[in-house]
Amino acid sequence: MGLPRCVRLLSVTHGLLSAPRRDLGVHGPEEALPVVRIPRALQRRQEQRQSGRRSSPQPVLARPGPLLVSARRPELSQPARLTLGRWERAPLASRGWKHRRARGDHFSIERDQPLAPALRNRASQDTFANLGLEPRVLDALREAAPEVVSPTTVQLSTIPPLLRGRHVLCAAETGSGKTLSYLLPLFQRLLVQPSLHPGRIPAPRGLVLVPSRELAEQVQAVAQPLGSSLGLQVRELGGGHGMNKIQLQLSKQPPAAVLVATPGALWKALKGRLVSLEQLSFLVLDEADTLLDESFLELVDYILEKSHVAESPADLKDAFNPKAQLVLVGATFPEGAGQLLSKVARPNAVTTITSSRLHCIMPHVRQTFMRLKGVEKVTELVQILKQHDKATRAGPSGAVLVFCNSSTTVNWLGYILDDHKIPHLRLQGQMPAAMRAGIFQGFQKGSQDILLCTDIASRGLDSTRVELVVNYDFPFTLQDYIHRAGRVGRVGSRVPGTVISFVTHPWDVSLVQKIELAARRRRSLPGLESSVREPSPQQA
Ligand SMILES: Nc1ncnc2c1ncn2[C@@H]1O[C@H](COP(=O)(O)OP(=O)(O)OP(=O)(O)O)[C@@H](O)[C@H]1O
Repeated sequence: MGLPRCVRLLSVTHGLLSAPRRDLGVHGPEEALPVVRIPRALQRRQEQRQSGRRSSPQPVLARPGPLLVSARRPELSQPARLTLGRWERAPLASRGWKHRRARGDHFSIERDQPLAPALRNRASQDTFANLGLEPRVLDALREAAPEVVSPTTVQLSTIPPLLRGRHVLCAAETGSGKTLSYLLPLFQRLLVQPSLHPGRIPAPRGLVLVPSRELAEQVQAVAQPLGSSLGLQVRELGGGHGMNKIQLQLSKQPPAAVLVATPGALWKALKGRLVSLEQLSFLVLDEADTLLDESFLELVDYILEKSHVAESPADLKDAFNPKAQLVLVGATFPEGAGQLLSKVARPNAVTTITSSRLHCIMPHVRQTFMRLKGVEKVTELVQILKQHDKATRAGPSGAVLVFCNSSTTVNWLGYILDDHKIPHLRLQGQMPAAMRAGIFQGFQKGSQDILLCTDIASRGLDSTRVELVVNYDFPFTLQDYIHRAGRVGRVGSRVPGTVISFVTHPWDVSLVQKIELAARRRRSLPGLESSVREPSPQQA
């Protein structure tokens, strides 16, 4: 018989369809049972009604397998094999988090790949020697950093144009090896450029400008061993010191061939005629977005004015009238960075390098977001730190960075950790310069396993032994989130990294929702995606 079973079932139950229905155009021997096709959904609803169950939407359970987003409510998890379309909307795990009833909820962006993006897609022929570096520089690198064997993707794309004398704007994710990307070409340039007769005041030939004295200490620590193998002195000039200390630092013998300085200290030294930039051949602005920020812009403008930046690579060839090659480096870039560069150099002399993962959520670091009440944060933190301490006793594990939004919170939280007998270091901007000196370097070397800090430790500081970042206070901006999270999962990291963020305020939730959506779409964070242009072919 050609009749669907459903029709007959319904006909029997209700007697509605049992009469011959000539109007339906059904004839012949089956006239008593007309063919009526009932949509399956209608049929299911009818069956549910009969069995007395209420119809309710079924949760869409994620199929087993690796997840990209794992939520407390499994129906909000997203499998790793799925990527949300650019304009597609999805129910976010953090949706509704502005409501206080969401407290206690949590979700994680899972580790999607084991390796840092800067270590992927490299070919066996990608070696430092093939990039055009001189044997002397290669030997110095081998001696100073034996663990650095083959270049990262950012080093592969930055070193060749710098060796060709081009100005470079390099925007690449945190921990991708940007420091060596500019230091190796800097040393090579100083080796090939003959040094002029020393003048009355110190005149470094290489200058690396950084926004904090911790970063100055760090870059100096990387550059110094390279420089000493090449017979080039590297000195650091950090802020927070008076003129006497600056003078003492600059008058040390032998004079600095390369100076690593903060803008404030260098500005004072220039104003006091303690240093000259007349002989500068290579100028780097590391963490350029911070240096171009309003708080530094006036100082940086003054330093650029004194630096004689070359207009084009041809200008660099005059050995007796040195001009500076310019490099801007950063992991986040505001719009207008390119404009600043074009104020001092011709746009066609600039190569822009951006990594494909710029401004994206790091795919190799697990990032957990916990919606908490403000008063629950301390208990949660203490628990996390005690668990970490237990894990450390059980076997080798890494260090922890805890970020707060203010110096006051760092101090206050420090007293609470003291009460719980949790040993730690503190680093915040209101500490006197003498007290601040060496804290981060000590932490890097393993003097303590926990560092409570403000954002002064979030930019540029290399923290390869850190395995956990806790955002005790959620950062105010997405840029700050990128930099804080970037303290783990670095190229040289010994341990896989995790980030845990406490989310308490409605404005925190707005940022978390943007982060979650970007992760589900595997795209860059909103508002940051267009800030640096992709290099155009004629620039390369
Ligand atoms: N080619 C390489 N091979 C192995 N390790 C490397 C290589 N290049 C750099 N590293 C290591 O990677 C770590 C991160 O490098 P670096 O501090 O230069 O990153 P970055 O991109 O400047 O980060 P940030 O944006 O946070 O400033 C360092 O410990 C460095 O020694």
